[in-house]
Amino acid sequence: MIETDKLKAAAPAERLISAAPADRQEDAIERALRPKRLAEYVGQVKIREQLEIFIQAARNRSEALDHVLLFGPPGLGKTTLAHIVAAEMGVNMRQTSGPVLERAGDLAALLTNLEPHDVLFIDEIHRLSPVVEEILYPALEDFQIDIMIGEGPAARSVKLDLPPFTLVGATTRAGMLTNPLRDRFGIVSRLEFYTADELAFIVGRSARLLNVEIEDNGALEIARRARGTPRIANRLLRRVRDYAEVKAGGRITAAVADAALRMLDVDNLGLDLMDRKLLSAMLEKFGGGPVGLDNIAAAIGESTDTIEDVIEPYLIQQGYLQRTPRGRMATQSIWQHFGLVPPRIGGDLFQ
Ligand SMILES: Nc1ncnc2c1ncn2[C@@H]1O[C@H](COP(=O)(O)OP(=O)(O)OP(=O)(O)O)[C@@H](O)[C@H]1O
Ligand SMILES: [Mg+2]
Repeated sequence: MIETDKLKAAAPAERLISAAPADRQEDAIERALRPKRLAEYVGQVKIREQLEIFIQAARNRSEALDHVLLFGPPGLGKTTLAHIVAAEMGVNMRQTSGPVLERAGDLAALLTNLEPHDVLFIDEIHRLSPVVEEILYPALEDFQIDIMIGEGPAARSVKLDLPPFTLVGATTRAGMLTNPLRDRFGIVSRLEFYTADELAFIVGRSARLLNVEIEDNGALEIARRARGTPRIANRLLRRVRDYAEVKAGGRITAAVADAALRMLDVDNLGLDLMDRKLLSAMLEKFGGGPVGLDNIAAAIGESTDTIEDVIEPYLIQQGYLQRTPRGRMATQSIWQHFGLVPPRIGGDLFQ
């Protein structure tokens, strides 16, 4: 059974296993842990192979790399990959994001300052304003922009040539990109959740960089509970390190990792209090579903957005939760995880 007072305390902002970056301090640590070259980038084998070939080919021809769109859930390594593309091409990277580029002039200033073959990285590219997007089309296709010079009746439009450059766009929501924008990317890559082995490797590497003593089994224990996400794996590593330093002489074994993560309320499936709150409500209040999103939201006091964007994706990806036309349903494995027996609806035939 779940302790409800603890559940109430789990606000989204302080969620240990949120895939979103926590704060500026974490940002600095992340930068330090970020792999710099393609060879250091763990996992995402398909994307790595493709990029290796395309980058090599572009370099051989002394051309800019084709525009790259990276999409996938937070914390899987999109920003990291954008930096790596620039490093492998041997060019500079300029970084901005969709919501920051408010006016057409903001983008024009960036574009006209690029050197040949440079990488322009636009994060959250699904949040570009329509006017800015309009400027981007000819820039991507013909390396040209139209800008207005002067004001009033004297104003005229001037075409400017741009150096050939590479746009790397990143988004967690490829579905929100307009078709004309999506069509202008020659390379479109979808990042996948990482396997436990890949994450264990990442944890091992980060531990070395942070000077933390860790056993292979300790790294695997953290990896298993990191929801397929390097950002979460690195964050759990730092918290487990604190625990190991205070309670276990600084060395992370499987047992130390397990004890630390238990203390942090991250269970052996990598589920935290928020996940368990949602799942236990589904099992105990709605008999495992199907139940509508609004009903779940009301039952656990979270917004439907939070459930859809933050809590649900991993639960669905792992097969703990299903989206059906009649609503959300808990799967067999989650009944077992909670040590509960699913009700028999309509006899054995329907089990
Ligand atoms: N393939 C990888 N190998 C090793 N470490 C990785 C890898 N991918 C990501 N990381 C680590 O995870 C952290 C988060 O990655 P990154 O910032 O690139 O994610 P993101 O996809 O851009 O997330 P967001 O959607 O929130 O912007 C990085 O600091 C890096 O240390
Ligand atoms: Mg990013």
